[in-house]
Amino acid sequence: MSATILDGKAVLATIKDELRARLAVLAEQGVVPGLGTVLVGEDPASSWYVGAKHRDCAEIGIASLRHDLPADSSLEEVLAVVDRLNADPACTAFLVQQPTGLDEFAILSRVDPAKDVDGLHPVNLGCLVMNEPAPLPCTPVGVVELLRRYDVPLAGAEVVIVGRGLTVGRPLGLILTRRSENATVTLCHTGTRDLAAHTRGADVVVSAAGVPDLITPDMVRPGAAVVDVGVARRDGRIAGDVHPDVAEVAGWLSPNPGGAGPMTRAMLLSNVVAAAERAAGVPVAPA
Ligand SMILES: Nc1nc(=O)c2c([nH]1)NC[C@@H]1CN(c3ccc(C(=O)N[C@@H](CCC(=O)O)C(=O)O)cc3)C=[N+]21
Repeated sequence: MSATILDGKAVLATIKDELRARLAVLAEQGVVPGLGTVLVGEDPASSWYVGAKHRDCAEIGIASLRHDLPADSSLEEVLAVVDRLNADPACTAFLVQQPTGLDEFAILSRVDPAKDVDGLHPVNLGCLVMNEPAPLPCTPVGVVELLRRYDVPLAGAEVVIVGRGLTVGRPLGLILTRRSENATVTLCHTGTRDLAAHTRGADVVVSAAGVPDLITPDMVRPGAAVVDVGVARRDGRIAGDVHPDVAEVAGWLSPNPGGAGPMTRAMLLSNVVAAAERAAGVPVAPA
């Protein structure tokens, strides 16, 4: 038996089609959303991610406002670009690609929360904690959307998350424990005494640790869903957290690449369209 592959690339294509319909409604009102990006330096992976986001936008009719800054830019210079995008009516939503090597909290805090496509502004994260509508962080909400589209049961399920980072593990725990998802979450991390004891009891394992091959077949209950969000690099290629042999044990597997990455981009596009709908007074499709 081999796991059903949770195909993030295919779902990204489907979501692009769904967003095209919403963009057509906005276009009738003369609204063309614009995604802004701020990239500091020339890290090849970061440059690829930003390029991919703009290609996605071009494909479905979202305008691009791209700001590439030199690697030695100061915090003040980055914040000045953030201020310009906050004030620019052509910019519906934007992000500062992380990491920049600069004060992340200062940068995230400076973004207008209404234009925060990453859902990582402290106010938007606070809304998530308080269960108020706000943009949601793209990678965790993308993981949930991927599981939902393949009918992986979440209500009442035991979900083990490996990793407590700001962009994946911590917000994913908050999203999955909302009444609408209703999962039971265990948030594991490098201080967890016996990781395998937790993962073996899980219906769903989401690994976002950045440790290649951390999740081995003996750690997975037969039939469980396993989502690989790890993005370590080995010889320039992505090395996921999930050992390839897990595919023989799991019921569902979100591979890496091809799973959470494309879903992150899908949710980014969805957040841009939702921000434009909110700004234009068009009813926002439910997330
Ligand atoms: N402010 C900010 N927002 C982000 O959303 C953000 C960020 N900073 N910093 C870095 C991470 C990483 N990230 C990815 C996006 C797409 C893929 C993706 O599409 N990957 C493809 C191809 C990967 C490849 O082959 O290189 C895949 O998984 O199939 C991966 C990772 C967004 N991030």
